[in-house]
Amino acid sequence: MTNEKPLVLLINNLETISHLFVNSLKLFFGDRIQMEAHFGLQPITQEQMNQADLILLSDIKLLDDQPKPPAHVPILVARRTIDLNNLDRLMDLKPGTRCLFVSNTLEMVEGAIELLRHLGFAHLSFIPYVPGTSTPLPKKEEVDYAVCHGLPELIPAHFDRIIELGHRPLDLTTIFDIARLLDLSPEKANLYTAEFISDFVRLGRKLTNSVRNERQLNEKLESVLDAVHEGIIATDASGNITVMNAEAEKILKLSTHESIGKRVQDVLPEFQVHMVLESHVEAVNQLTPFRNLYLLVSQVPMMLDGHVLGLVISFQDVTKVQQLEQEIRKKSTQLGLMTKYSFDHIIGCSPSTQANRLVAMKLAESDFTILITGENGTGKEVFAQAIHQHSIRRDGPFVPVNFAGLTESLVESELFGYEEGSFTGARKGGKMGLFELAHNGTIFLDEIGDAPLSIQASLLRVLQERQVMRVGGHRVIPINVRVIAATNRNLVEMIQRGTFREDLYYRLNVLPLKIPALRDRGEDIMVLINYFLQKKNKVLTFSPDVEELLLKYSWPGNIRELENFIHYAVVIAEGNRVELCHLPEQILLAASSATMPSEPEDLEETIDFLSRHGALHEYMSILQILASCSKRQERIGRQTLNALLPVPMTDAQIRQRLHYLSRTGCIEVGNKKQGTRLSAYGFTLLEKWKARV
Ligand SMILES: Nc1ncnc2c1ncn2[C@@H]1O[C@H](COP(=O)(O)OP(=O)(O)OP(=O)(O)O)[C@@H](O)[C@H]1O
Repeated sequence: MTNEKPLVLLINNLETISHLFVNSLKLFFGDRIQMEAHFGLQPITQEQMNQADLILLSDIKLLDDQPKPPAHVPILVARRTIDLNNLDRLMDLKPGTRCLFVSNTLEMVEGAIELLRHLGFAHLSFIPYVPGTSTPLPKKEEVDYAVCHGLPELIPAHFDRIIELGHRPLDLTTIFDIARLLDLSPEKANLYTAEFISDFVRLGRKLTNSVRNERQLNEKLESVLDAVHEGIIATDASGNITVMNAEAEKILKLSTHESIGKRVQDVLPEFQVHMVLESHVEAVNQLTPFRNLYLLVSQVPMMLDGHVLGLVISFQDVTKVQQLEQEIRKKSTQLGLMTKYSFDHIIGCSPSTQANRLVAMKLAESDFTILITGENGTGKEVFAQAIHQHSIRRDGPFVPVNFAGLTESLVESELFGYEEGSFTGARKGGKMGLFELAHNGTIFLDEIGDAPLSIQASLLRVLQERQVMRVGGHRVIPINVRVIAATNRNLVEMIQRGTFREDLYYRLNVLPLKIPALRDRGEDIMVLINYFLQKKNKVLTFSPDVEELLLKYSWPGNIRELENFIHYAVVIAEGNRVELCHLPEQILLAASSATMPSEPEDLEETIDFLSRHGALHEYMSILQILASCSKRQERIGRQTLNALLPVPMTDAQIRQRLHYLSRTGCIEVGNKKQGTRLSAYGFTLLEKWKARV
């Protein structure tokens, strides 16, 4: 080098750009370099070329008409970025807005358009225009705005709507290249970086307001967006604060004005920055108590050629998140997101129950999807909970979803959540879906056979991609959940009828678990009866004929029905002894084969009979309502029944339907006070009909 201070020769075609470069370099290198700026048509001598330690130019063509620089002098073509502060006017433009982009060379125009597209403005329609070249000039009405980076004088006078983006400053990578080529320790680089960060932050803040619905934000701008929600502090190598954004000011309740220039160690001792400054190793997402807040702090050293230039500290206030998490935990217990059952609660000594318990324990150790099949009340959910309890996810949530209880319109938003404003009535702040709620835990998809086809498609996607998108949202949310599905339907038959997706079935049926009906595991009946009695702290004995009947009965409601029977027996039995006369009607009825038609002809006959005496679906709606009441061991009157029907009937109609249901043995109609209830035969008929549709 010819001089103590390296000399940078700047060659530009415009004075304004030349100033911009000089200012950037001054900011970065202070007075440790000398600069000689040439612009426009000013001639450069060979001697000036020879004295330079570095030549920086905005366009390599500018050297064409100049003396040749010596071979040892590095030549750098400046990479330029966009002045982020001027971008907001472009952000307000609607997709498809026609923008005439004007500059003095085609390269400049094309480079700028490419950068803008890259920055997420691909939705605007740019028309390049360079006066005096072959680029055609469109008519005024074909253009909405004329856009330029400086040089507004190049825009033809009749275009009156102009967006001036300002000159493009030097890109940070160019600054770093200069530092490297001149072997300078870049002590003010952090200041430049800080300036840049604060511009980014400012831009990001604008973005949050104007580009909310733009999907085309590229990664860079997304990270800007993220930055906006964070507090950012940058320091120099000794920890002096050089920048602090508004969010930081807000979170820390410190004024930027008073903090700039002070040592971050003194202002924020809680952050313990000396560790990162000394070790040069970043510290990410540290939960840091700060006064009465919890902050999630990341500290990243800015390095150049092994030197630390400073530190960027970003942080978020997660006090609310912490509280929220606690609240969710609290609520999860109330909502039943915690499991009640473990394998110890699975009672039964039949070979099938014992085998299933062992199989399920094995399944619990894997993380694959499980499909549990079995009739109503056989204990599918009990098994699902026990599996969750026994798995590595036991400390995570267990989220049950019952598809039978969800209307089609609700299913999607319940499962996947929604963003604020995505539909009328959408809650402020949006809502988390059940899949998100089950993150790191297990989701139990109960009665999966009742899921509408449209939802089956969405479920399949979630199972394949392990991510969800909220209704009305643009973000994909990765989820880590184990899926356990259950059904009492015959899914294979449903596939054949086209009501269940085959691909979803194979996704779910990875590990199948079949729970037999209670009637097929007679050994469990008395064991379960004793268990339920014990739970109620009661002792009952059963006469031999009662015991025989209980073993003979078909228990269409399975263990749930058995449990209900025990509640009933405890109330009804005189003393501790249960005799035949204490048994509920449906059990007694089932005992008499005369009143209990045999499968399957009679069921078909009954269905046929009913369909000749009215609409079959009306009969089935009645049976369905009675079935849900009988699960709760309730009887129901005509009026209540009518109120629960999807389409109300006249009293005469309902009377008639009940009459035929009673004649075929599907229901038992008691006196006024006793109301109506479903018989075991009715249960079977309903199941059969359900499996058909
Ligand atoms: N093996 C078992 N030991 C003890 N209790 C059981 C067992 N299986 C089921 N139960 C009890 O039976 C009732 C019904 O069980 P669960 O809800 O798991 O059945 P399900 O098959 O999921 O029913 P549905 O298909 O109607 O949702 C529960 O109250 C549960 O306590």
